[in-house]
Amino acid sequence: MPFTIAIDGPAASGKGTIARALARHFGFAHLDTGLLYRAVGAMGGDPVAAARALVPSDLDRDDLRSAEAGQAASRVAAIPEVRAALIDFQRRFARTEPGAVLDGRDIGTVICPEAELKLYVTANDAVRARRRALELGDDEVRILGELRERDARDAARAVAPMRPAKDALLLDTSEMAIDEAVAHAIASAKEAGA
Ligand SMILES: Nc1ncnc2c1ncn2[C@@H]1O[C@H](COP(=O)(O)OP(=O)(O)O)[C@@H](O)[C@H]1O
Ligand SMILES: Nc1ccn([C@@H]2O[C@H](COP(=O)(O)OP(=O)(O)O)[C@@H](O)[C@H]2O)c(=O)n1
Repeated sequence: MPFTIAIDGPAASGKGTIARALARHFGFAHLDTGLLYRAVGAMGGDPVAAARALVPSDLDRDDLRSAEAGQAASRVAAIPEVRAALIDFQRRFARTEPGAVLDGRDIGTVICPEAELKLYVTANDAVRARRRALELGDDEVRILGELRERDARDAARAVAPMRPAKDALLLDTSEMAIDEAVAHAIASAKEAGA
């Protein structure tokens, strides 16, 4: 049986950074599930048809990391048929041997409720905006507004809203350097049997 790690949390909280480091440390596969929604949003046209036709190479587009792509992702992510079309791919990925790390919004609650480890990664709004603004070379105030709008939409939607699974471990990285946050996550994974 593969070891599955589910990582959820709001925008720019550090999910991807932690997920990549965990995958590297344990030799697991990693899937940034946000890229699925970003790719669907970027395709334009009918999002349900785009989600049904999505192929892995669509995730390689180089325009998926922008704030605009994030907004488009969060709009298509509220459509139940879009989410349904992406479930099988994610669940299949989660069964990769010897293990898989998936990060997103609904991994611990909907995609992999049986995951061996569930982490819910947070950081305060100002810290998240600063980190993402640095990453994108964008304006911090504009990014703060964008993150808040997206978080509100992601938390309020009817299907698979962003929220911690009941048995998720909370990791607040507001005051942590990357190394420290990663060390906490590795320790939690070892405790869970990775
Ligand atoms: N603990 C941390 N301290 C400082 N910067 C961080 C930390 N965690 C992540 N970052 C940086 O913040 C940005 C957003 O992190 P990322 O892992 O992409 O977040 P998410 O996947 O939750 O959107 C990246 O530029 C990353 O290098
Ligand atoms: N499992 C997931 C992953 C992302 N998403 C949506 O996709 C958007 C982009 O996700 P992301 O993880 O790439 O965003 P960041 O946290 O990296 O900013 C989110 O705002 C959600 O609306 C989702 O609904 N479910």
